[in-house]
Amino acid sequence: MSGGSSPSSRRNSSNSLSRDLDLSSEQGCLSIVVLGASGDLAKKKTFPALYHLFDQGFIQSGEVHIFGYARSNLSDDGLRERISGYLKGAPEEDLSEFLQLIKYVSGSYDNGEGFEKLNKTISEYEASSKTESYRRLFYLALPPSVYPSVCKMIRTYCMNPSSHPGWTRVIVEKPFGKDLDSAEQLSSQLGQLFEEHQLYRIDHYLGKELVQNLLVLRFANRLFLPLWNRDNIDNIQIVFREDFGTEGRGGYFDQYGIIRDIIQNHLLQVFCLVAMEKPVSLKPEHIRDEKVKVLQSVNPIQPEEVVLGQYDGYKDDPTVPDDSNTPTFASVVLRVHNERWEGVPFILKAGKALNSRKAEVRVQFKDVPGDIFKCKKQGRNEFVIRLQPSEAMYMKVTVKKPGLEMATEQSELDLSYGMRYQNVKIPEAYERLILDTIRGDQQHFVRRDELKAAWQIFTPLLHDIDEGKLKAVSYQPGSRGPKEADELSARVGYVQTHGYVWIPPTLA
Ligand SMILES: NC(=O)C1=CN([C@@H]2O[C@H](COP(=O)(O)OP(=O)(O)OC[C@H]3O[C@@H](n4cnc5c(N)ncnc54)[C@H](OP(=O)(O)O)[C@@H]3O)[C@@H](O)[C@H]2O)C=CC1
Ligand SMILES: O=C1O[C@H](COP(=O)(O)O)[C@@H](O)[C@H](O)[C@H]1O
Repeated sequence: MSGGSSPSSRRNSSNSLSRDLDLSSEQGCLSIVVLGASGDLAKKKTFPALYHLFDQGFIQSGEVHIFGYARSNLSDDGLRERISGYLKGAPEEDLSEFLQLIKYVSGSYDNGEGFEKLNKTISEYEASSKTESYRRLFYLALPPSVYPSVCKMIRTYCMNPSSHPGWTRVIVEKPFGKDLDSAEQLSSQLGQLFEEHQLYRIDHYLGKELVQNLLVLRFANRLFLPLWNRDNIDNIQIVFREDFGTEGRGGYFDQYGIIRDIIQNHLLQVFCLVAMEKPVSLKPEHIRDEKVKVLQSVNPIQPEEVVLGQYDGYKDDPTVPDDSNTPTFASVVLRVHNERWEGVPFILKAGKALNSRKAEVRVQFKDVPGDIFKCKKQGRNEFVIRLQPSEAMYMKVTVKKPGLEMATEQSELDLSYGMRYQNVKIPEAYERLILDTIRGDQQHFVRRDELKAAWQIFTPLLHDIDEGKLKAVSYQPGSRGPKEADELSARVGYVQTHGYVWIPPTLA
C-alpha cells in the first residue's frame, strides 16, 4: 500500500505537497478527537482513515495527537487493542508509531467533568508542542441524539483557545434528523453553537473517487456538454444495491429505513452532481449554491412513482417490531422542473439483501431518430459510472459485429480503473474527507440549506410511509428486489438491454 517507501520519505513528499497547496494557514499542532471512540464507525472507518493519512504522511507524529472519547471504561491500551485489528496495510513499526499517538479519555456526553478532562489533556499536549497555532478537530462518531449536548460541551469546554491562532472544526455524521422539522431543529441547535464554516456534515459518498469525478467528467469534457440534457437523455438511474441485510443494525435501521439511510443523503448527493448546472467556479460555496438550486427544482414526489419493498426475514431480527412497515428497498422517481431536465425521470433506487453489491449512475440516451440499422433491439446508448465495486466508466455503444455480415451489436468503450490505473491506490472516502476537514475545504460536505432542501423533497413521502399510507411489498432476499420496481422503471421510460452484460475487465 505504501509502495515500499520509508515513512520518512513519504512524509517528506507530503510536505512538498503541502507547500504546493499553500497550506501554511492550516499548519500547527493538530488535535483530532474521536467522540464515540468505542463504537462501530470509529473502529471500522474513522481510525483506519486516520491511520492511512498517517501512513501517507498527511498527518505526522510531531504535529498530531489523537484522542478517543467515550463513556466506556477503557485505558489507552484498551482502545488501541480494540481498533488495531482494523488498521491494515502498513509496516508493523508504523502501526505502533500510530497507536502511540492515541490517548483515551472517558466521560459522559452531557456533563462538564469529562470535557474539562478532555480539554486539559488536549491543552497539555498543545503546550508541549511548542507551536503557535492550535487546531482542534472533533469527529462525532455518535448517535445523533447526543449531538446537541456534545456540541454544547465542546463549545463550553474544548474550543481552540483564543490566545492562539488556529481553529475548531466539528464533523457530524448522518442521519441529520428524521424529517424536515427535526433536521431544522438540529441545525438550529448546532447553529447556535458553531458557525457554518466550522461544521462539516459528512456524507461519505461525496468522498468516493468516482463521485468526485462527476464534475470533472461533466464540465471538463466537450463531448458531454451538448448531450447532457432532455434533448438527448431519456432517463437516469442512480442505484445502490447491497447483497446483505441489516445485519445487527436492525434496531437503528428500523427507525430510519432505506430512504433515510441511503436515498435522501447518498443518492441525492450523487443526483445533485449529475443534474446541477455548471458552478461559477470550484469554490465550495459556488458548487453548493448549484446543488441547492437543483434540489429546489425537484417536483413533489408522486406516490404512483414510488415502489417500496421489505425483504422476507427482515422482521426475524429481534430488534425489529413484528408489524414493521420499514422499507429495506425503495425506488423513487424524481422529476426536475427546469429547462435542462423537464420530462427526464431520475430513478433513485436502493435496496438491502439483493442479489449483488454495487452503486452506479446509468444515463440512458434516447433512441436514434431515423434508425437505418434497425438496431433498436440492440438497446440504447448508455453511459454508466460504476461507483463501486470495480470503479469504472463505460459507454454502451452499437457497433458493427465483426465479420462479413452487416450486423450490429452492443459493445462498450470502457475505462476501468483497475486496468487504467494499475498501481494507483484509490483512497477511502473517509480518508479524503477527514483530510479535507483538516485543510478547511467544505466542497464535499453538506451545507445547511442543502440539507433543508433535501428533506423538503422526501419529508411528505416519509410521513406517508410512517403513517402506513404507503406499504412495502415483500421480496426474496438475494433477488433483484420487487418486480414492481422494474415495472416502474419501464413505465417511466427505461429500456433494458437484454442479453448484454458488462464484465469488468481483469488483468490476465
Ligand atoms: N457504523 C456505520 O457503518 C455507520 C455509522 N454512521 C453514523 O455514525 C454515527 C456512529 O455510528 P456507530 O459507530 O455505528 O454507532 P454506535 O452505536 O456504535 O455508537 C457509537 C458510540 O456511541 C455511544 N453510544 C451508543 N448509543 C448511545 C446512546 N444512546 N447515548 C449515548 N451514547 C451512545 C457508545 O459509546 P459509549 O457507550 O462508550 O459512550 C458507542 O460506542 C451514527 O450517527 C451513525 O448513524 C454513518 C455511516 C455508517
Ligand atoms: O451510510 C451507510 O452506508 C453503507 C454503505 O456504504 P458503502 O460505502 O459501503 O456503499 C450502508 O451499508 C449503511 O446502511 C448506511 O448507513
